[in-house]
Amino acid sequence: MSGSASLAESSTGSSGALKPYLKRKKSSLGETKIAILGYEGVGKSECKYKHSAIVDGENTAFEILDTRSLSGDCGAREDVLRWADGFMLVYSVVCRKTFEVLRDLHKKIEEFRRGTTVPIVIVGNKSDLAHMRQVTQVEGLKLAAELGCPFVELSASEDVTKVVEAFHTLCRDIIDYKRRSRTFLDRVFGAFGREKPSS
Ligand SMILES: Nc1nc2c(ncn2[C@@H]2O[C@H](COP(=O)(O)OP(=O)(O)OP(=O)(O)O)[C@@H](O)[C@H]2O)c(=O)[nH]1
Repeated sequence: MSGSASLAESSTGSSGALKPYLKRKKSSLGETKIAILGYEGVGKSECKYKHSAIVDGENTAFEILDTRSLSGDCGAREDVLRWADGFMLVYSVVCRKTFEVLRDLHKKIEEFRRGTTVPIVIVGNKSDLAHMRQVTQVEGLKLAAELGCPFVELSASEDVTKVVEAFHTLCRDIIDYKRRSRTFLDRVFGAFGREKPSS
């Protein structure tokens, strides 16, 4: 995936040890790092979306990592969980298993990032395959409500607008979260800067 220097391919050094393929880079308010997670074949690579956009008055550069699910890990490897500002959890409405793994996936993210709020959106993909549907829209809505996440059902191959909408929803939550964290830090550290020296 192209993008900023914070992403680099996995490589093996002279020692033979595997180097991490993501380098940590603190993102600014106007930069949003999103990882797409989900079981094999749910259509994550169809959800790739990369550009700059004004989201709620904020010029935002998206950096999107389309993970590859390996051995059922849904792409949720430690470096990915550490790197992202927010997550898009994708399942396929025509495969119940891909839906059922989401609760554990959500738990894994929460446990890894404990102590911090992690913006997450849940996406039910392949809604165009109505005749093969195994997961109803109501089930998707219920799970999202239970986990406290926004929910979108869409067809990545037929409705790009909805894919954009899903990214913007997540991006909005990430920006809100960053603003709140910044306000808190400003209050803590700003107070020291404003203190007058005692005479
Ligand atoms: N009908 C339909 N097919 C889709 C849709 N989105 C993706 N697909 C198809 O689903 C298949 C799997 O999509 P991928 O994007 O490769 O899935 P993935 O989640 O990246 O899979 P891994 O890389 O193995 O983790 C491909 O054949 C896509 O064309 C959709 O909205 N509707």
